[in-house]
Amino acid sequence: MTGIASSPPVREPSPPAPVVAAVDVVKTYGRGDAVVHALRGVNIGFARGGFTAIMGPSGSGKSTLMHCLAGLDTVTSGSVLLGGADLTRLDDRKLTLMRRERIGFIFQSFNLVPTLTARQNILFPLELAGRTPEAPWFDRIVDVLGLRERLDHRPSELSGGQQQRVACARALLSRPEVIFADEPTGNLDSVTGREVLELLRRSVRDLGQTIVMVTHDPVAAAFADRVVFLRDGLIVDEQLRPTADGVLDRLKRLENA
Ligand SMILES: Nc1ncnc2c1ncn2[C@@H]1O[C@H](COP(=O)(O)OP(=O)(O)OP(=O)(O)O)[C@@H](O)[C@H]1O
Repeated sequence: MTGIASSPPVREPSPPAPVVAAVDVVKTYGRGDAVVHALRGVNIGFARGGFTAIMGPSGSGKSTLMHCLAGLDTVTSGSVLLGGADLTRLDDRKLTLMRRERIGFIFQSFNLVPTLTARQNILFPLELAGRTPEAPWFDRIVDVLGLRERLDHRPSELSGGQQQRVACARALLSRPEVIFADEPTGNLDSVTGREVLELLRRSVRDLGQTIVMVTHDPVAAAFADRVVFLRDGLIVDEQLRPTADGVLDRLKRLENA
């Protein structure tokens, strides 16, 4: 006996379970000579309250990955986990409910209903799901996104940036587990695009929202806290606290590899 007691092993706190995760996701289109291996075994998790950008050269699999994560496309093999469920094992009805209630979407083309006002567009999906919007939450989102003065306007009476803000409010209102944003600033000029990205950032910081965004734009990606890089259907790198220059540099090397 030396008299020196060995200290108990220090347990590292385990990282929180991701809100959404892809596990060994493979996606193959076509067959025979026309086969395309869009995703070749992707493993990735997205932590709650994180803002992640997905980047990569054209054809690297960004949209395919996002569609598989959002249950908009089927996987060839592997699993997509969202809030404890495996999306790849749900029937169509359950998948539709899952998308409606637990996932928010923001598209490049806004996808607003032209005949409805901004307020009606924001409320529409929740009402479709038979849920009553919480008035304080609605007010908070409208104020965070600066839409108070525009609620009674139709999309044609709004600028592109305002339309995208309405789409952001619509996505945030149901408090989804995750929002998938597909080139959300692709149709906006750079100043307006920046405003929308600031709002997405703020919804992560102030509202605790989890966001996964596909973008081609290194400046947009630099608003995220993490950028993951895809090439040929595989995740090949990631950057934390990205800068636009760092992302551009990594992207150039991927494109020339
Ligand atoms: N429905 C489909 N049928 C056949 N091939 C497809 C289909 N959708 C995508 N692909 C192929 O899968 C690969 C990945 O496509 P994907 O659209 O995911 O790439 P991406 O990185 O989003 O590209 P981009 O930056 O050009 O939008 C590409 O080779 C593409 O041609």
